[in-house]
Amino acid sequence: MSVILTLNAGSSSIKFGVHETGVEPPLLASGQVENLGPLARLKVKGTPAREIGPADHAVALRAILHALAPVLEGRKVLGVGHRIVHGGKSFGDPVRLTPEVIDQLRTLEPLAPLHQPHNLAAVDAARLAFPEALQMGCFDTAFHRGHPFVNDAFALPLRFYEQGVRRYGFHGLSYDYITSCLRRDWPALAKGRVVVAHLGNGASMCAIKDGHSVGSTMGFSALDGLPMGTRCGQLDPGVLLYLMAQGMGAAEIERILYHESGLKGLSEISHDMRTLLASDDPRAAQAVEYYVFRLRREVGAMAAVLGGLDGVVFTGGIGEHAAPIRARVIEGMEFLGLELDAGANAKDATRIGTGPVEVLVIPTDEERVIARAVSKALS
Ligand SMILES: Nc1ncnc2c1ncn2[C@@H]1O[C@H](COP(=O)(O)OP(=O)(O)O)[C@@H](O)[C@H]1O
Ligand SMILES: CC(=O)OP(=O)(O)O
Ligand SMILES: [Mg+2]
Repeated sequence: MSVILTLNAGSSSIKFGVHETGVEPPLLASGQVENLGPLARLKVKGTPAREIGPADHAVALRAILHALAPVLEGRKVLGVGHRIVHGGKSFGDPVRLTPEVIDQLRTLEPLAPLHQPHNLAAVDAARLAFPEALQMGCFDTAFHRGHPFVNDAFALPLRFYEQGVRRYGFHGLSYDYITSCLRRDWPALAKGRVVVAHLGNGASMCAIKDGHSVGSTMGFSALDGLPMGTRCGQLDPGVLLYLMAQGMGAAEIERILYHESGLKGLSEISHDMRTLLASDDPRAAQAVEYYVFRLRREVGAMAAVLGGLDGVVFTGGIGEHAAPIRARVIEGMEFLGLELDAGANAKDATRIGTGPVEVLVIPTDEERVIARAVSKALS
């Protein structure tokens, strides 16, 4: 039997799937290595999670290929689909990853240092492991390509826009998946005005109107907008000037903004929402309060971009599992038509709102969007 392998290298995890080929490719195996760092865990769906010790993206990928060996035994991998975080100006639809395309994508590494190098390392590893397979790249920026100029530009001299200094927006595979779920299960809502909050280790919010992105909190890089596990989110550019005037170089500033900020930076405890919610340290509480405050602010902004609201969808690790965060985002938002069903929320139910505006929790599945694209390319 022939199969498709999907690889989704995020900032804190590598998620994977083995799919059959077909229009809606059935899933044979899936899982992730999560918590990349000193205490990484391998979870293969249907088996208990296992600590694999210190693991970066490369170690995690080897562990995944090893764990998948029994599943792939006697099956031919026809295609490997990769999440590629940055497609820049030139890439939108899924593309075949030829050496020329890979070279072009490498030039975007400085724009997404937490992702792009790992995405492309996975491509290299997959080409070695499955030399005959079709390698396809699916872009996190694609879903936002059609968003309007006002959400695409910065108010810098226009020549920078021409050079590609734009608000690309990310988490597009996730927004694509959520949009496909809405079309299938909530067709009226799918035609309406929806804010999707993708809250994982990285986090963004997208304003979606009739299935299309019209606004996103993330911009040129995956730093802007909401605060994240270790990333700062929206920042006054004057802060960067101040750091530079203090003598800091680009590499040091990059380390602070990508690795030492966000929940981790504010709490000085952890990037992980689970740890912060379980902590009684006031710094943890303060970091969570900041996180919630910024989320609420952006829900308001996205509702304004949409000219009203028909639904809010929570997804990503925090969006799917952190009931207290969802509650604190929705509480007191009756003025927007949002009311929480506390019981349903505590159970991570799909439908957690009781007000006129639908509030949903939908687990995302970026791998499925990738598998669909590879399957389509193969047929
Ligand atoms: N049960 C939970 N409660 C609160 N937060 C959680 C829970 N499970 C996962 N998370 C959060 O989700 C994050 C991982 O989200 P995920 O979307 O898988 O990450 P990635 O950005 O790497 O794709 C973790 O860092 C943690 O903060
Ligand atoms: C773009 C981005 O931040 O991705 P992730 O949430 O997977 O780190
Ligand atoms: Mg992710």
